[in-house]
Parts: sequence; C-alpha cells; structure tokens
Amino acid sequence: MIIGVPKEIKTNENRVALTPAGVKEFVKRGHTVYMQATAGEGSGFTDEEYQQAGASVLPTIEDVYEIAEMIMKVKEPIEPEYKLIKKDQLVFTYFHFASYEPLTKAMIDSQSVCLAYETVEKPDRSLPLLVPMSEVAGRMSVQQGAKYLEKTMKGRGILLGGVAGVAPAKVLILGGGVVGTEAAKMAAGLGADVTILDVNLARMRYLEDIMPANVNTIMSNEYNIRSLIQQADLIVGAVLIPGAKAPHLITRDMLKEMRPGTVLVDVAVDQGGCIETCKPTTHENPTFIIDDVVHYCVANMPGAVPYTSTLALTNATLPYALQLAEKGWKKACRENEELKKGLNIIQGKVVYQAVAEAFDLEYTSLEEVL
Ligand SMILES: NC(=O)C1=CN([C@@H]2O[C@H](COP(=O)(O)OP(=O)(O)OC[C@H]3O[C@@H](n4cnc5c(N)ncnc54)[C@H](O)[C@@H]3O)[C@@H](O)[C@H]2O)C=CC1
Ligand SMILES: CC(=O)C(=O)O
Ligand SMILES: [Mg+2]
Repeated sequence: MIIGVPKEIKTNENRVALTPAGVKEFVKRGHTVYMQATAGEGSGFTDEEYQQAGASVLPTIEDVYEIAEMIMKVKEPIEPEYKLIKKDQLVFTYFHFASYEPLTKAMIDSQSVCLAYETVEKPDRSLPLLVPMSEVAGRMSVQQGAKYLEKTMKGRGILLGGVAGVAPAKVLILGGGVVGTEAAKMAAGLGADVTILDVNLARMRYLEDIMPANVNTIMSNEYNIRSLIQQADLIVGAVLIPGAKAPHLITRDMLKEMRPGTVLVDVAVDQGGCIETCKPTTHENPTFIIDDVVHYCVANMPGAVPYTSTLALTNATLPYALQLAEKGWKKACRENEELKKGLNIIQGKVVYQAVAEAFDLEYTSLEEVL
C-alpha cells in the first residue's frame, strides 16, 4: 500500500502520525511511505531520519494527498485539507465528528473512508487509540490548571498543594476515565484535595481502591455538581460518551455559583465539551474568561508536548495501521472488530450511530457496507 503522512497544519500541532521506526516497519513489509517534508520536525525527527528508514520525502501537502492510498494523520482534517482528500482514500486519524458538522459534511462529500482513532474499541470497551493521548491530556490538565490558578493568569491565586497551616486547593474532576484518573494522580501528588465524579459505580469502586487518601469519588448528578462547584478551585472536564457529543454537566447559569478565579479545564472540548460555555481554543490563545471564571479549552493539548505525545500515539496506532496496509481497510475491518468500530464514514455513508444522531443524518449499518 502507499501510505502518506502530511505535516499537521493546526496551530501549534507538532505531533506527527509516524516515526522513522514506524516507516521501517511498513517498508520491511513491502509498503511505500511518503512523508511531507519537515512533517516530523516538531517531534524531533528529521527528513533524513525518515529517508534512512526508507521513506520518500515530498515537498508539499498536495503531493502527499495526491499519491497516498492511506493518509495517516494526527488531528482531524481542517478546512484547507478538505479538498485534498480523495474518493476511496483511507484516512486514519482523530476526527471527533460529533463535535463539528462542517467536517462531517465535508468527509461525506469527499467519498473517502474515515477510520477514527477515537472510536477504535476493544472488547472491554476501552479505546486503545485515545488512551495514550488521554493520559497526556489528563496529566497536562493539572499542569495547566495550576498555572492558570496563579493571580497573574487571572486565577484565584491559590497553590494546589497549599503549605503548612494553609489548606490545599480543591480539584473537581468530571469523569473518572483515563483523563480523569491521570488528572487525579497529578493533582493528588501535588497535595490537592481531589474529588472525582462519575456515573459508573464499578469505576468509582476501582478508583477508591487505587487512589491515595486525598482523592474521593462522588456520584455525578446535577445536585452534587451544583453543590461542589461552589468550593472548587480547579474543575477538569473529562467525561466521554464514545463517538457522541459530550453532555453539558456545567451549564451557563452555574458559573455564577463559582468563586471568581475558578479555573475550568475542559479536556472533553474535542467532543464538544462538558461545560456549556467552553469553545475550542488554541495553544496560542488558550483561555478566555466568562463571569470571572477562567476557561481553558485547548482541543489538542498533547500537541504541546510532541516529544512525548508522538511516541505515545504511534506506539498505539502502528499495529492497527500495519493491518490496514497489509489487508486493505475492508478485509482488515472484517477481521478485526476493534478496527471495525473505528469506521465512521464510508464513501458518503455515515456508519457510526452517534455521529448520525449528532446531526440527524441517515445512518447506514456497517453490515450493509462491509
Ligand atoms: N483536549 C484534548 O487535547 C484531548 C481530549 N481528550 C478527550 O477527553 C475526553 C475524555 O477521554 P477519556 O478519559 O479517554 O474517556 P474515558 O472513556 O476513559 O472516560 C470517560 C468517563 O466519563 C464518565 N462519564 C460518562 N458520563 C458521565 C457523567 N454524566 N458524569 C460523570 N462522568 C461521566 C464515564 O463513566 C467514564 O469513566 C474525551 O472527549 C477525549 O476525546 C483526550 C485527549 C486529548
Ligand atoms: C485526542 C485528541 O483530540 C488529541 O490528542 O488531540
Ligand atoms: Mg479516598
């Protein structure tokens, strides 16, 4: 198969979908890899390293899209990329369709095959291609939260861990999955008073067992959320209903019940956000303020630490990508239930129920297409 890896064009997105080690694995199996020039630069990989591993380097993004049967990317395609995607081309990347209708419509129109990292799913319902980036974003959410709690950053001016004789900050985490767990570990390690809200009792039992004493779990419902936000210093949004738009657990009117300088880090922003007032922001301009509450809503948080994130992401994606290259998307998805769940749009048909529901589009069952 011919694999193409374009350079990411989202602002401050420095990850790349393939490392030189990954190129070598494709080439060893007889596939051809085209890298866009400088695609790996932000993650510390030079064009020469890719060439030594067996890739060819093409000068422009147009060249890469033109030649490739499978495009491997990191972030969802953005507007200038829509027109580059070709009929029948396989695009393997994050899409987060349910949060953005124009992208969904553009990919339907492109007649391409869209296999979304974030909905590839294991039998235990875990999401192997989302997990590594959720680990990064969860850990980063507390780093960023601590920074924006500083007075000069418009936060309350509270130190997460407090000091002797002074109480630590209160950190509230909505959703105790991968992002929530990693955020809790970091916040707890810094000495904060941490509460995780979830709706899954089995998950909360597990968290109670493994977390240190300064982390507690509470059932997620409107009553508890309204009460806890009044005392919270940092709130991390980390809920997910796979493939679907995130539920708004914190609504506009609730901001008035928070203290001035409270910081909200809505990691779930890539699925539309679980805080109603969150709108996607960028690393260049990560925050905005509503009702004296600081909102941090960067939709590609791992992009800021590409040395870690590119390796973590490609460790997880490569085995799946190799199967796609070996067998073609149809056979690979027929034979691998995990990959099959990643199919969202196939040649104009929406085959992922939650995406069809998000925009009232016709849903086609996978069985009809595969
Ligand atoms: N902004 C960014 O750069 C990044 C964003 N993400 C996003 O973070 C979000 C969370 O991802 P993961 O932690 O991997 O998901 P996950 O599936 O591991 O965890 C989600 C948790 O939310 C819980 N939940 C569902 N409904 C809830 C409710 N009403 N109240 C409280 N909890 C509820 C679930 O029970 C589950 O434990 C996703 O939208 C993901 O795409 C992930 C990586 C990077
Ligand atoms: C998951 C995601 O959206 C990211 O890593 O940017
Ligand atoms: Mg406890």
